[in-house]
Amino acid sequence: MSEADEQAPPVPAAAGTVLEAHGLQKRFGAVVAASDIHVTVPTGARLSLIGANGAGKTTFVNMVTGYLKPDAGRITLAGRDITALGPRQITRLGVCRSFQIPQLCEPMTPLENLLVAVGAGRSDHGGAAPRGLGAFFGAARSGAALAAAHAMLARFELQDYADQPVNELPGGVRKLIDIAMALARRPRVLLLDEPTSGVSTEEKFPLMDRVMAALAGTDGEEVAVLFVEHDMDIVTRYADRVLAFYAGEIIADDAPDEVLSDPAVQKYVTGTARGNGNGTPERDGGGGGDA
Ligand SMILES: Nc1ncnc2c1ncn2[C@@H]1O[C@H](COP(=O)(O)OP(=O)(O)OP(=O)(O)O)[C@@H](O)[C@H]1O
Repeated sequence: MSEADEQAPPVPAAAGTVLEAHGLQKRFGAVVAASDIHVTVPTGARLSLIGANGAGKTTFVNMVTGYLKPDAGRITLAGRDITALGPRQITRLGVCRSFQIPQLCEPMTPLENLLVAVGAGRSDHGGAAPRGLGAFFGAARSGAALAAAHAMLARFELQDYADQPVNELPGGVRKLIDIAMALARRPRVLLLDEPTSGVSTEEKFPLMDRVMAALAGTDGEEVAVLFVEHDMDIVTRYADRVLAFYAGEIIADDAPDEVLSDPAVQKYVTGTARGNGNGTPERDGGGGGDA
């Protein structure tokens, strides 16, 4: 696809909808990792993806971000079909992600990492595809790019770390820098893979508070956030909707209280069901407790 194609105006989406997944299917041999997944994400939504290990959360995230191609189904971003596009193209159209293990350039500082992200921003926001590192840093060191990188660090209250080597920083700070880099690319949809994993219990809420505060300051643009999370305290506090995955299916999609009190979710996802549980679906080898 050419640069011009990437910047083509999108087909109008359903009002208020930024991302839609229709009938996604994905198998790995005999394993069904996604079975007819349907998701509609409103602009500015705060969605949490929950599910035991192997339930299909990452497979869904990987299909939305272009790292995996679905066997069937369709994904649209702001009304535009992105199913066949690669990860880089999808990022440039506005779907960005952070990883469970932060993907930072170790020898560089947070400011330099942010400059890379600012330079690779959304195509309709002037993000420039770098052509060689020399050319890239020449462009990235422009006043505007530097200002944008500093502003993003400030939004996450990370100014004090701007010039320290990334590999000397605490885990929680590295997580925040990774998320700041994703947000610096001006996404419409931000996917966070277990943002609080590896972070101490005391640090989890302050970390999420900073992420949510940073999102609230996104220049009038409402970024939809989908975060994979195993900590139900984080889910109930920060999500306005929860998708519960089990064996490649979404077995509940509703407000947090509704989903977490659903017997099937308690049986297959959170492991909090009392007695035998009678939720559907019935599966061999089910059982959660590791959501
Ligand atoms: N590349 C792959 N090759 C083979 N099987 C895979 C691959 N990726 C995922 N799977 C399988 O697909 C199923 C869903 O995996 P997925 O990683 O999406 O689950 P998950 O909900 O993200 O789990 P976790 O919480 O452990 O990350 C699992 O059975 C997994 O082993």
